[in-house]
Amino acid sequence: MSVAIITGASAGLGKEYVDAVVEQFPQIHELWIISRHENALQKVADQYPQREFKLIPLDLNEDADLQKFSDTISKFNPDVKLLINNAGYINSEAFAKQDYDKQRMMIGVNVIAPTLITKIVLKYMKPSSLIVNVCSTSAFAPVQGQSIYSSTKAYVYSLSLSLHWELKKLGIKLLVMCPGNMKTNMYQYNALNATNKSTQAIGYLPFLDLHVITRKSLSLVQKGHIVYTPGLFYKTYRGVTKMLPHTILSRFLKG
Ligand SMILES: NC(=O)C1=CN([C@@H]2O[C@H](COP(=O)(O)OP(=O)(O)OC[C@H]3O[C@@H](n4cnc5c(N)ncnc54)[C@H](OP(=O)(O)O)[C@@H]3O)[C@@H](O)[C@H]2O)C=CC1
Ligand SMILES: CC(=O)[C@H](N)C(=O)O
Repeated sequence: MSVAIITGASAGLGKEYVDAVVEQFPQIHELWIISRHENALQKVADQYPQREFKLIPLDLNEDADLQKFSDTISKFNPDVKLLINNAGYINSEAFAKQDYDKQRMMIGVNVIAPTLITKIVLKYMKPSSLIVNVCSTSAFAPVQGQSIYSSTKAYVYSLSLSLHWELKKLGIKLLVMCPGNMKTNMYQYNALNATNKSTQAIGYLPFLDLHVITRKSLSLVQKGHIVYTPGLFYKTYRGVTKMLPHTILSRFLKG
């Protein structure tokens, strides 16, 4: 049985990835969709009565739930054609004021979960299997006010680049997708509810089209690309962060 696994599939970019996979991978038998809320996953699955789904309610911040996922995959022994590590969490408060739980959640959901999910899933992949890691433009240079979030995404970026080459030897293709602003729940909770001016200012940066960037990333991963930064503005930003020393940039970048 061939499957695609999408984390954070109940909302935002992940929900759009479900739509893109349904459209572009008709040969995949089952979509395994993950988030904390089974009801929300059911609503997503109900939109595609023509396709098979497995709903996997998990809290990716919990070690016990990662173990549960490992047990589930070993029970079904699927042929995993595609893994999309998309789930993510942000809190943009100053480090010193931030709750411990929110800090732990960013590290758990953005770093530990995609690392261990990839490790667990690899055993069920074959040559030509695909992985998309959803990262962020916040990975390109340290951002004050997003100290932990931008560090977690820098980890995802770095891990993805080295894994791209390690996995290539096994015939597996990995792309790291680095979006900027997207109008999802993450943006609504983070920027729209922000009281500090720098987080509010993020709202003036260009917004990406989820439909376009999900399709494009799935096409690029199949072609063996390594990084996808959607949009001219964010591509330019990536270029700037490569040219200027991060000791200087980090003094000015605020989120
Ligand atoms: N929005 C933006 O501007 C940007 C977002 N990104 C990245 O894009 C990705 C998708 O984010 P986006 O769609 O915007 O965010 P949303 O907040 O809209 O969606 C996040 C998804 O992750 C799931 N999720 C969150 N925490 C957990 C958890 N502990 N366990 C399991 N699932 C969890 C949520 O499901 P549920 O709540 O049901 O558990 C939801 O499906 C993230 O990796 C994010 O960092 C990158 C750049 C910009
Ligand atoms: C900084 C943000 O608000 C965003 N979630 C991102 O990852 O760029």
